[in-house]
Amino acid sequence: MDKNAKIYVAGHRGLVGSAIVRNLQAAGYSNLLLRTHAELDLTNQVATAAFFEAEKPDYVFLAAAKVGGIVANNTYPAEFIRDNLLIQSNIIHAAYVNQVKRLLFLGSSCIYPKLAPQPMREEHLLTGPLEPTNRPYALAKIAGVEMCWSYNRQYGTKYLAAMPTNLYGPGDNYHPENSHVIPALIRKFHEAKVSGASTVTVWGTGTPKREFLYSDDMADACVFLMNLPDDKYESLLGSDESKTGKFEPPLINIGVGHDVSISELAQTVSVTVGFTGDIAFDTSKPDGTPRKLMDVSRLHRIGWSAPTQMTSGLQTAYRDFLDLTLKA
Ligand SMILES: NC(=O)C1=CN([C@@H]2O[C@H](COP(=O)(O)OP(=O)(O)OC[C@H]3O[C@@H](n4cnc5c(N)ncnc54)[C@H](OP(=O)(O)O)[C@@H]3O)[C@@H](O)[C@H]2O)C=CC1
Ligand SMILES: C[C@H]1O[C@H](OP(=O)(O)OP(=O)(O)OC[C@H]2O[C@@H](n3cnc4c(=O)[nH]c(N)nc43)[C@H](O)[C@@H]2O)[C@@H](O)[C@@H](O)C1=O
Repeated sequence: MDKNAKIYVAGHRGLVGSAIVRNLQAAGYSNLLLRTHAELDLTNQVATAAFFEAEKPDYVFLAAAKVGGIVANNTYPAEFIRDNLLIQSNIIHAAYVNQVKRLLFLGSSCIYPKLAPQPMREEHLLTGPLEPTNRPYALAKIAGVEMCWSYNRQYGTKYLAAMPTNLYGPGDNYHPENSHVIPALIRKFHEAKVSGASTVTVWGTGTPKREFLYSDDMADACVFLMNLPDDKYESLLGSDESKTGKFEPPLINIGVGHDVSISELAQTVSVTVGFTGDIAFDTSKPDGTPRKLMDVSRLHRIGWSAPTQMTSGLQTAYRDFLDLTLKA
């Protein structure tokens, strides 16, 4: 991307979108196209088409989505499938109509089957049943991958779908019920420390394993992918199965390549926060997928790996939570 290229970051106030904006600005990109949800509702096809027609971005990072943790996905399934199908379809089509050079669509590791072999490789897509707690969201994301693939095949677009593992970092959603596990635990352990509570209750059995990537690393991977030279970038864009006989969607996993149990994670967050009491488990809450470890060899082969250690990422995330709490 030229430093003066027009770059649209959809969802720029979210966890990932805000990190992408930080990364681009630090690298000297100044022509960023940004719209809040209130300024442009991406579920509105007419408004999204008009925005692309007027602005003609060169590059698109598609980081706008309806996002939430296991309970939010399970509680609002209609919103998770509807909003995500609409947002991604509107942007992907408008990007084609307005000749966007490259588009990076963000999916999620939950697109892979609930019991996929571990670590999960890109070719494990569509090889088995999905985890029921997030199937509506996962199916929307799978439709997004298929849409990128179909547009590449039929129209010659250059759309790539990046599948991040579970993310955390500054600007996360710390809602007690609707958030993901790391921001939820930061909040729970902090509140217990401040109130002097003796126990923090963690959802589920503590046995599921998850892989966590720091949001600024995720942003760095996204900008790295968008800036790949043509030959490397195009090698990731998938092939036409009817011609090659191979199942090669335009897909790349983004993760760290190792995981921890939720019980281990809870211990680490309690140490980060400085909570010294007990940890209990509420087994009436869902565990979700038993394990979701990404195979990141494709990403490593093209030259990117995650730099941030979880202990330092968690410290920064906790400082971010404290800043937000002080401002509130
Ligand atoms: N967080 C995670 O652990 C993971 C995230 N991902 C993926 O990464 C991407 C970014 O996620 P993340 O940054 O965490 O999500 P956030 O919820 O933090 O941010 C999403 C952004 O999208 C915007 N948005 C949502 N709906 C609309 C709409 N209808 N019109 C315009 N803007 C809208 C939100 O604005 P507003 O808040 O104002 O509605 C917000 O800025 C998503 O595709 C997600 O699926 C994948 C794996 C893990
Ligand atoms: C990114 C990913 O995020 C979701 O899937 P998930 O990986 O299950 O994410 P989660 O962060 O919500 O939970 C991870 C694990 O942690 C346990 N857990 C313990 N205590 C809390 C807790 O207090 N809050 C939460 N949310 N989880 C907790 C929880 O029971 C589960 O076993 C989907 O939206 C999916 O669509 C998706 O893409």
